[in-house]
Amino acid sequence: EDENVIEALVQFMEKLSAGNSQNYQNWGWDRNSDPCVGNVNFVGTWKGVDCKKSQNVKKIVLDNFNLTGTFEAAFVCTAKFLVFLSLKENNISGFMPKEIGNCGRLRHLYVKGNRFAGDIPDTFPQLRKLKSIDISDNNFSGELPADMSRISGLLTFFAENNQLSGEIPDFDFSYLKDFNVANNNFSGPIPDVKGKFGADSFSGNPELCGKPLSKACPPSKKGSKHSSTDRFLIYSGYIILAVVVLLLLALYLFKKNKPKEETAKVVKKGRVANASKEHSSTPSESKTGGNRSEYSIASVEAGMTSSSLVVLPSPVVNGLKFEDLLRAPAELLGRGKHGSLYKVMFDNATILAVKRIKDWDISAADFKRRMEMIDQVRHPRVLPPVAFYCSKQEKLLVYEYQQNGSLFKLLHGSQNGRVFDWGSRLNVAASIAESLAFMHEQLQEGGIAHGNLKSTNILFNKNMEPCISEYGLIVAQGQDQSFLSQSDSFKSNALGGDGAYSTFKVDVYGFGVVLLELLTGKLVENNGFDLASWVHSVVREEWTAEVFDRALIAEGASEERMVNLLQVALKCINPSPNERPAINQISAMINTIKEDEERSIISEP
Ligand SMILES: Nc1ncnc2c1ncn2[C@@H]1O[C@H](COP(=O)(O)OP(=O)(O)OP(=O)(O)O)[C@@H](O)[C@H]1O
Repeated sequence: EDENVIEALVQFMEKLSAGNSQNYQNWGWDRNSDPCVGNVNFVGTWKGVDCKKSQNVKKIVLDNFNLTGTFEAAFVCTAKFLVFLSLKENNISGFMPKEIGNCGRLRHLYVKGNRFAGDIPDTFPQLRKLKSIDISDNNFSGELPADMSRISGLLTFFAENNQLSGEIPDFDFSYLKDFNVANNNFSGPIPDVKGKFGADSFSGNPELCGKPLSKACPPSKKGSKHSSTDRFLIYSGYIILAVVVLLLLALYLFKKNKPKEETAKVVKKGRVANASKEHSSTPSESKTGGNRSEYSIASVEAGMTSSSLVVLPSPVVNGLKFEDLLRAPAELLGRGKHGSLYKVMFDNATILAVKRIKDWDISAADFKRRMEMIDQVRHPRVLPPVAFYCSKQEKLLVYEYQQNGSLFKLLHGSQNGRVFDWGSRLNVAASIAESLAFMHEQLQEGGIAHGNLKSTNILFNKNMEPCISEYGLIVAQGQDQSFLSQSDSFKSNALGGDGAYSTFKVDVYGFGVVLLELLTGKLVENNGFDLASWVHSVVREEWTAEVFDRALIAEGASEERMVNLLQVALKCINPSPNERPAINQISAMINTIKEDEERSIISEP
């Protein structure tokens, strides 16, 4: 380390331990030594210090060190590469200095269980890289900085058991996994936490109101906040909305009274299509109207005919009838890029998931052939459709509903206390690779790949085994373009003719992104490009360990094997599809890592 940094760190420790030099010299914190040199595995020679590449202090953990002094951020932040600072469970008193804002690279800051008092300084939100903050169990008071939302990408925020007051500011709740401000003096309305956190995160603040607490906020207070210009804007908004609604209604009535040729064009609008059905020239169409509920699939789209429903041999649904399917109560679960998904209660006992695909330009015959081919290849970890429906405008696929949710939900949703440890993640990776390899092999000739592999399409069955869902739903072309427009080599390849080959490589890419999600615990956006490029940039900086999910590091997962899996992921997301290994090779690589893991568990004492 740099001499100045060493000096500053020793001063930081002097202040922390209130001058008790005996202690910290025993821990090796000495001006005449280097915290990083002369050690193996980058573990610092100073107790509690880890270094990056035996050069720069990267991590300081002084939990339960009996420290009774004060925290001088100006000193510790001299260590420019510091990413992790933990001073939990000591007796540190005084303020959180505003110089904490100088620790620009800090990702983890834990000061839980001390006697800190006073405000959280408003330099705090300058720490844009922070991922986790724990300031709980102290005596902090005053308001939180208003611009906490500047720390985008925050994963955890613990501030319970302090005296903090004022309104809870807006945070960037999109990535937050844990949030707790219980037992403080916060007041006013709780910001929109996107349904992610329960009442426990906010309890013990008598003046707080709004969801998720049961205490509603008084309406008048909010209203009085609007200035007269605000009110003017709001009311004019209402008026414009009313005019638009009236215009649409007029248009609807106008179209309704027009002859069939023109109404056919608006067949996508449920009830309009209904109206036009009476003029339908197709003799086989049966009437499905009548007692449809607003919440059934039928109310969303009409013009369906029962003759086009193909029920595949399956133990799940016996005697599934199209009319029943249409009339059953349905709940919209999601509207993805390629269509909507409904949860349908059928028969009071069977719950189905019905996918409506929009804009899929495939003929009914091709669709049928494709679905039957997929159905013939059965793998226990690939969900087969139980039925499908195809008309010119409409394609429906019916699956058994999986109560245990998706991989996406397990990684990013509320885990309900479930731990998703390294061993389980490795098992998921191995299992998905294996089932995908099976499907690729069986369907290679027909050129049917999955086409849209991602963590929302990996579902856990009732035995919590990961299964691939929605296999083969998406024709490759649209996917390739959206996916790889940023990669010229792919584009030329995809357009170069061998479409099927490319689609299989698109699955390998998708699988690589799933691996990255398993390793980093991070959300995927923009078809995986953001996550992939972030991982690339971190790996380039040789900060590989930084990419891994904090939970994995905390659990002590083997860094060596995580790095091995990361290397497999990087192979899968190679921008040039030809360089990506086939999925069966990937599967073999993951099995090797899994075997290593199993061996190490056995050899552990
Ligand atoms: N059979 C099923 N059982 C339970 N949940 C399901 C089932 N199929 C899908 N889901 C869940 O329902 C939600 C919506 O699914 P949908 O397939 O519409 O979304 P998507 O995969 O994000 O979008 P798209 O496939 O259109 O790109 C997802 O969270 C998905 O995990």
